[in-house]
Amino acid sequence: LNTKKQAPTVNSNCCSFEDYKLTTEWLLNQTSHRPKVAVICGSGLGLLANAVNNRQSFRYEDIPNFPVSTIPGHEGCLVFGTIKDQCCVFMQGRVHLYEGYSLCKVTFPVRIFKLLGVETLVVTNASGGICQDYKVGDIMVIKDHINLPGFAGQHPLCGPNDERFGVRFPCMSDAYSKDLRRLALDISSEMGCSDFVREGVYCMVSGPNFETIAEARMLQVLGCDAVGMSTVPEVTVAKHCGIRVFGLSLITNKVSLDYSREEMVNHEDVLLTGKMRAEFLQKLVATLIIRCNHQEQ
Ligand SMILES: O=P(O)(O)O[C@@H]1C[C@H](O)[C@@H](CO)O1
Ligand SMILES: Nc1nc2[nH]cnc2c(=O)[nH]1
Repeated sequence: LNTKKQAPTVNSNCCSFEDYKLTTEWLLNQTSHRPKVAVICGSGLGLLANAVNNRQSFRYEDIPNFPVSTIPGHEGCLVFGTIKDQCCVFMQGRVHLYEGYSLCKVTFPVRIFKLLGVETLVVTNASGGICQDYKVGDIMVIKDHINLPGFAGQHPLCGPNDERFGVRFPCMSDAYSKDLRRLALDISSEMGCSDFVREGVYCMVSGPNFETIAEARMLQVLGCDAVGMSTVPEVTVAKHCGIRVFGLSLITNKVSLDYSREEMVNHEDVLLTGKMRAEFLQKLVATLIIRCNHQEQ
């Protein structure tokens, strides 16, 4: 009798180790850059990649197996380059669950970064402010997150676990590097910008609709400071495979918690706020990359 337990087929990962290897080898053959830091640029934040020199750029659709962005504000280019002497790679745009991608595809680039030798991942996003103190244009250093889709089984690590990447039951209590959070707050203070840089909890919802008022109130009760539609799957997969993580949320709108409020959120305004803070964010991320020490985990 065969007593070996069968791996379930539902929810299993859609990308094989060979897929990750093929994409990594393709990139290693196309570029001599060997990045230690990767940055994922959120909605309207692709300008962050303008900080790099010795730039080499690939469109997502030209990279084998790479998921292609389908929404405005996500250019869909993978940009390699250097900032001072740090070699880095920027994703100008990401893909989301609500675009119809599996979470395996959403997080595919993170495992490519791992195989390329990346040690630190910087994630950025546009989000709505739930915390009543937050203003449009504030920047939230992500201290922790709530994986709401994960609670309902929409989790990038569901399915057979590939031990080559990480353990079956990864610890998430220290998902966001304390050292990098402190460094970011120090840099912001040196830049004289502490008044609009905060620390808080990011919550992922699947989207694509923005929250109802009742949903927003529920998120507030749960302890969320900002809400968005991304980031958490990427962070989870990065932490699983031992990549150090730092995250920034740009507060692009205040989430309505009150039925008498008249303002309506839309994606165009989200992108406009990104432009407004682009210069500061670019400087913050570039300085963090220059000053982060890759030996710490
Ligand atoms: O990729 P991010 O999380 O920055 O994108 C946010 C969430 C939605 O995709 C979009 C809504 O405007 O911006
Ligand atoms: N879910 C969600 N995502 C966002 N991205 C930018 N603003 C928002 C928001 O208010 N809610």
